[in-house]
Amino acid sequence: MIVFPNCKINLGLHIVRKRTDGFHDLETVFYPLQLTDALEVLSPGTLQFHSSGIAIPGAPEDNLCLKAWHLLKKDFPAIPAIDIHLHKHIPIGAGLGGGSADAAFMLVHLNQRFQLELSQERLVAYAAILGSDCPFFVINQPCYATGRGEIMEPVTLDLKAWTIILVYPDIHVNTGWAFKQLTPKEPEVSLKEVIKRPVEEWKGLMKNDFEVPIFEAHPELAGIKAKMYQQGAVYATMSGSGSAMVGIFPKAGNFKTDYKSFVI
Ligand SMILES: C[C@@](CO)(OP(=O)(O)O)[C@H](O)COP(=O)(O)OP(=O)(O)OC[C@H]1O[C@@H](n2ccc(N)nc2=O)[C@H](O)[C@@H]1O
Ligand SMILES: Nc1ncnc2c1ncn2[C@@H]1O[C@H](COP(=O)(O)OP(=O)(O)O)[C@@H](O)[C@H]1O
Repeated sequence: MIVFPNCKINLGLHIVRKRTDGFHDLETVFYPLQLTDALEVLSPGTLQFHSSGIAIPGAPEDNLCLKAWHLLKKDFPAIPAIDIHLHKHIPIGAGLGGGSADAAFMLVHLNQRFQLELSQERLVAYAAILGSDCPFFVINQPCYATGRGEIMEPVTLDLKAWTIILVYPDIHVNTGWAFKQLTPKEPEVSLKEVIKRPVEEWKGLMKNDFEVPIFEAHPELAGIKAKMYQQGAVYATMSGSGSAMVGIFPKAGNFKTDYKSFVI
């Protein structure tokens, strides 16, 4: 059985407060995009993990796909060993949540395949153990999110009338470092309201707090954003803690860049 974990972008991102557990409360709107990995699961197998495509940093045993299996195996000992093959296509450490998507798709797949009968709420709770971005991929529809990202309310938002262009300049931003650069602040206007406005109005209303420190460290990202606007984007932003840049263009739009890019 093969599933296709997709990526996400953040439309607006406010870092609201530092918590006592070392994490930060944030508010964001997660939006799923069809740029995917391919995840094949064979069972019964011999618990192994292989990957192809983009090289994944770290040891295979630390891969989030295996961590998801171990997490459920602890509570459901009858789950058999599986062979996992991941074809990695979503850029890594890009603010696109690819690793989190792989982990969440694995949880959802194991739940269905081995009839664990976990509710969506319990899957979200398991996903939150694996990473802050992970719960979103259990829901996988446009969501206004708070807390660490695990408190989600679906929002009505459809960007199919637009062309979305992702640009990945191959700059790896460490998420922990990015959070440390910010002074948390309550937003003046909640994203929950701003996201209801027409896309053409987002430019003046919606921001990603990470852009200030990360653009300072990597000015070429500010350059990509400016170029997106010059070439007709109605809205341009960095996704999450970067470094993928997102441009929302009219349907016939185009963006010329020397960096790796994806048109969705
Ligand atoms: C910034 C966001 C926005 O969607 O996405 P990415 O840019 O990484 O995709 C997420 O909050 C990232 O989620 P994720 O990438 O899963 O982060 P985690 O592995 O949970 O945490 C990595 C590190 O970031 C910091 N961290 C993360 C999330 C959070 N709400 N507060 C934090 O302070 C912590 O220092 C933590 O050790
Ligand atoms: N299946 C996986 N795919 C990508 N990265 C993974 C995976 N499993 C573990 N990781 C680790 O997660 C980190 C990147 O996570 P990813 O979700 O791609 O980035 P981001 O948090 O920026 O969206 C890397 O340090 C990588 O080693």
